[in-house]
Amino acid sequence: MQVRPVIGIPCDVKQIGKWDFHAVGDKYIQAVQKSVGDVILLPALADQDALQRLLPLVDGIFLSGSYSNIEPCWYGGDNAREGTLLDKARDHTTLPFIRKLIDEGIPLLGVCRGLQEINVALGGKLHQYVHEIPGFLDHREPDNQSIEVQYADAHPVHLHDDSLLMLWLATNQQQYSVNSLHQQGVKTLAPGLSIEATAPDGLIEAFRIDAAPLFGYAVQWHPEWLYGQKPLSIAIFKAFREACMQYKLHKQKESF
Ligand SMILES: N[C@@H](CCC(=O)O)C(=O)O
Ligand SMILES: NCCCC(=O)O
Repeated sequence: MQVRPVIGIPCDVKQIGKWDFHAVGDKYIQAVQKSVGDVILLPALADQDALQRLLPLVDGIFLSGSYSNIEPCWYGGDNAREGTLLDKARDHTTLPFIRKLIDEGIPLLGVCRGLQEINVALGGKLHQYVHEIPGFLDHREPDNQSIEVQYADAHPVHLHDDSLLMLWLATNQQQYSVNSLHQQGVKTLAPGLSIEATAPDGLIEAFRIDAAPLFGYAVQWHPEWLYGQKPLSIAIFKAFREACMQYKLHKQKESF
């Protein structure tokens, strides 16, 4: 039987009717299951003891994107405007968990909200409405358009000279187009994070976690979309998979 890493994905909590549901978007599950390893969904119970007990089961953690925003109190931001979609359960699950993951050396990949969570968890701050700031692009997806239009490439990103991504791509091409479906973005980068890519307006689009021994990476765009076709997605998920396999083998050696 093929040996595959196990990848934990913390859930969002969404209200459907009278009830709360713990859920992860299918496109994340498909991309991780097909490109990285076997997915297990982690309920957003905000129970750090339970997460600690589950950690031995996983070889990597994937923080997905979400329509919800991180509650601004986590980074000293102004109160969220009336009607902002928040997900306090997810905040209380992932934000305290992230530093633990890095300390334990567990490979960690964040996408969009996941990037924002890593930045906030390590002490960074967010712009809540990037499109309202003079000089910044509007990074939101176009309203009332098909999914294909909304997840289409929207702007270039510039890979930094020392970026891991250029290493993974094994190329000296530094400009790529990515999709863009977010209204928030990095305002101050947390200590211990290094910029990997930026948008034309200077907004940080990817960073690496310096202290992560095997893999700590996050992107503001959505690599799960057409994950098997986009060179950036293929490179990111391949590097994540290899790191998770390395972590799995390391754990097996330690346990004998
Ligand atoms: N809701 C956050 C994250 C978006 C996402 O994860 O797709 C934002 O708009 O910036
Ligand atoms: N910014 C909305 C996109 C959410 C998602 O693709 O999960």
